[in-house]
Amino acid sequence: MKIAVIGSGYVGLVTGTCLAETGNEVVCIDIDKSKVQKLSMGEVPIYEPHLDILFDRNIKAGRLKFTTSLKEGLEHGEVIFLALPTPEEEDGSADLSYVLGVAEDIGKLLNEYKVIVDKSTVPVGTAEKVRDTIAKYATCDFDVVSNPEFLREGFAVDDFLKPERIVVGSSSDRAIELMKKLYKPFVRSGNPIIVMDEKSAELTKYAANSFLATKITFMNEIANYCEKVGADIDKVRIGIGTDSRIGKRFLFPGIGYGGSCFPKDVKALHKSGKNSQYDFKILDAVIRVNDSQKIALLPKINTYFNNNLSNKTFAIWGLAFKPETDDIREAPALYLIDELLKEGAKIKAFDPEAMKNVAHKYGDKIDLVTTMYEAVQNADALIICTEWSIFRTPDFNKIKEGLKTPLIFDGRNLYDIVDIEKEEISYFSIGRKDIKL
Ligand SMILES: NC(=O)C1=CN([C@@H]2O[C@H](COP(=O)(O)OP(=O)(O)OC[C@H]3O[C@@H](n4cnc5c(N)ncnc54)[C@H](O)[C@@H]3O)[C@@H](O)[C@H]2O)C=CC1
Ligand SMILES: O=C(O)[C@H]1O[C@H](OP(=O)(O)OP(=O)(O)OC[C@H]2O[C@@H](n3ccc(=O)[nH]c3=O)[C@H](O)[C@@H]2O)[C@H](O)[C@@H](O)[C@@H]1O
Repeated sequence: MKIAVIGSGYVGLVTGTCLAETGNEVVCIDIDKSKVQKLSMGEVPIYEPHLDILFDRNIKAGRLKFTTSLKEGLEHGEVIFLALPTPEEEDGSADLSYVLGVAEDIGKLLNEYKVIVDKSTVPVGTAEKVRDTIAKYATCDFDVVSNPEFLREGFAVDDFLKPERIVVGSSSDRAIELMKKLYKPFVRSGNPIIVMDEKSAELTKYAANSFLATKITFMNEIANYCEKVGADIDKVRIGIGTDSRIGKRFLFPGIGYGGSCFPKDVKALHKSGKNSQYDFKILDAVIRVNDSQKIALLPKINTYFNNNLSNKTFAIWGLAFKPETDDIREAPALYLIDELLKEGAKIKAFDPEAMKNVAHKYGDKIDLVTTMYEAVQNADALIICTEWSIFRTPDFNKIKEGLKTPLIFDGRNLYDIVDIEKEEISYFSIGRKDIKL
């Protein structure tokens, strides 16, 4: 099939590449000239495991092309994906200007039947708005489909190639058939393509992200309570996760959820509720709890240093919002760094992939170092913010040799309490007992 993907970011590039992998001819369109230039030269501009292999293969096979011209992309594709940003507005709602702006441009160019597929995360009713916007200008028949994306950064290729489900929201049989044909290679294992109306598809995406964010937040509250009463969140987590109705996944407490989607999507659903005179009390609580959780280590750090952080140096391991990505959008590490800087502390930070993005944000306000052990040299404490694998089994002797005193604040509970007790390090984590030397 001939496919066009508008927006070549995390979702658009993965979508385009994976659709090319199953033999489709794909043209990806992006407004960012330098991005298109890089992509056309065979360079993947984001860190996403395994994407480069598929990307190279499909470029070489001539199935994956890039352009800044919407007209060229539209003429090529019979199915047109929208993978455009839907960032947070100041009042929490989703900014639809990218999606509706492109819809208007599409309308002006459309002169034969196409299926416009919305992969961006958008509030209920957006498919209708996209349809109306295109219809104002279009001189031919077309269909609009809501096809939310559930991939995770860091596992994006695997999630796209082997999705647990594909949701297709449409009221057009013609469009549904086309979508089923396109996605058939991805559901060979028997996972379903779930067809529903557009509004339900749009809400499915927000409900999924908000449910997961709520699950994490609930565990963070239980972890905070564990600290008050001397229980151990690791044990509670295993205790409840073995109940198949609860499940083992997404029960890991820490310094809050971040990323480009959970924070904005929870807020957008909350705001959409308000617009329809519905008060999502649970989401209101999730937003507030997560805001404070992002800096949950700060009181522990302040207590240890008697509220005097000025001129203390902290080594930070992990800047990305989670491992296996270079994405720092809404990363809890950055919230904590901002607070530490406000209190006069110095920061030496290391992340395996995200340092380039962080350098743009902080300039010379923090030191970015090239190895995890360089970060701890002469630091007053080590703070762990992201659970990269490389931090899981460190050389504790090197950490102790580097730090002024053996002291770790762990925002991701990387080490077993029993193991770390043997290391003679003061250790403070989330929802577990403190180890004080
Ligand atoms: N990042 C993720 O893991 C996931 C994101 N989503 C949703 O997918 C959507 C896209 O997200 P990302 O890919 O992360 O965003 P992104 O910011 O990485 O990529 C968006 C791309 O669109 C381009 N763009 C902006 N305006 C354009 C225009 N007028 N014409 C052509 N290109 C244009 C930008 O230059 C950028 O390359 C959002 O709604 C997001 O909520 C959904 C599932 C997963
Ligand atoms: O809409 C999106 O963009 C995507 O958002 C999330 O994917 P992603 O943001 O890439 O990352 P997750 O693995 O879900 O983690 C999100 C945040 O929750 C945190 N988290 C996750 C799991 C957990 O047990 N505890 C926890 O604190 C992570 O550290 C991270 O900050 C969803 O998992 C995807 O299904 C969805 O498509």
